[in-house]
Amino acid sequence: MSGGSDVSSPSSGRISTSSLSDLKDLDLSSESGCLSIVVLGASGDLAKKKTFPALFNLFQQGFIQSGEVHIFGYARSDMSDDGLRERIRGYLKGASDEHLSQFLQLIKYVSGSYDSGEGFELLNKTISENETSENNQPGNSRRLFYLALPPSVYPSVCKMIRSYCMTPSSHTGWTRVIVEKPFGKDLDSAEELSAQLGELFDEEQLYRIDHYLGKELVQNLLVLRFANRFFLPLWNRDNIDNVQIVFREDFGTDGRGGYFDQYGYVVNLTFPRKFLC
Ligand SMILES: NC(=O)C1=CN([C@@H]2O[C@H](COP(=O)(O)OP(=O)(O)OC[C@H]3O[C@@H](n4cnc5c(N)ncnc54)[C@H](OP(=O)(O)O)[C@@H]3O)[C@@H](O)[C@H]2O)C=CC1
Ligand SMILES: O=C1O[C@H](COP(=O)(O)O)[C@@H](O)[C@H](O)[C@H]1O
Repeated sequence: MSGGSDVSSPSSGRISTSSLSDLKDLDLSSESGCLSIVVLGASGDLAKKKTFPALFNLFQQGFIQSGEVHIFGYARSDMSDDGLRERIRGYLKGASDEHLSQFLQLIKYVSGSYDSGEGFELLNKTISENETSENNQPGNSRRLFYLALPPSVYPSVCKMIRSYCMTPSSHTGWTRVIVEKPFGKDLDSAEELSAQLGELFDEEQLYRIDHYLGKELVQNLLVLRFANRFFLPLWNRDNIDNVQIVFREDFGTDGRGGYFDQYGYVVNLTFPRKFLC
């Protein structure tokens, strides 16, 4: 969804014409009314470096409109709305101060744990209050939960969402959950996690993201193999046990100890033989 050159001001409520033409084939019938985007793990590294900047890009392109979209950060850390806004401000580039402030004002913060009803009740109350605020069509709500969290807490967080934070059944709209990689640490744990989430949500409500699979280096593997006469006959499951791709970083854990303590620091994508053709 790349923006066109005629990106409009978000406050004008218009979307650039080239962005609209990218969307013309989509069924947008359920895409009206209030949209609440909830970033769980909002205090963390992924949230500040990738998630909020990505939302800001959408805002700059007119896809996130003041009055129709509300953004909520949720995590255990004790922080005010302004505390979260200041934490992410430095990562949002390429905008005037006024534009930046308009975006930051869309963001609210709710603090709570990942496995107790209290925090999620408060989150639901905060979302609901914004859904019924003056600009929104009553009875229509879309709720998107983005898990910028270690996978160890996905099951409990998803249970809490299911129990306390779903779009009310009396409303039209939807509830969706996005989970970031790693989706478990091997095939068994990935299957177990899938089963746990599958008990709570339909498959079409679940979105799994691994941004490493979109990296050029990984995408180029296909070209390297299939467009190369030497590799084509040799690179297959008979000759290769597994493919490992390692991304090295030249900076430290940077406050991500809680996550890395459980999952390790080396970013290593492994595709075992059973996945090779
Ligand atoms: N960093 C990045 O750029 C990217 C990260 N990812 C993935 O996103 C996920 C989160 O990564 P990242 O943001 O870097 O990690 P962080 O260590 O920054 O964790 C995110 C937040 O989760 C909470 N948290 C951390 N450890 C635990 C724990 N053991 N139990 C419960 N809550 C915890 C903390 O919030 P609080 O204490 O306030 O509740 C923390 O701010 C990981 O699965 C990672 O692989 C994916 C793409 C990019
Ligand atoms: O998933 C992760 O991604 C981030 C960001 O990587 P980038 O190369 O796309 O900027 C990385 O810092 C982190 O260690 C890893 O868990």
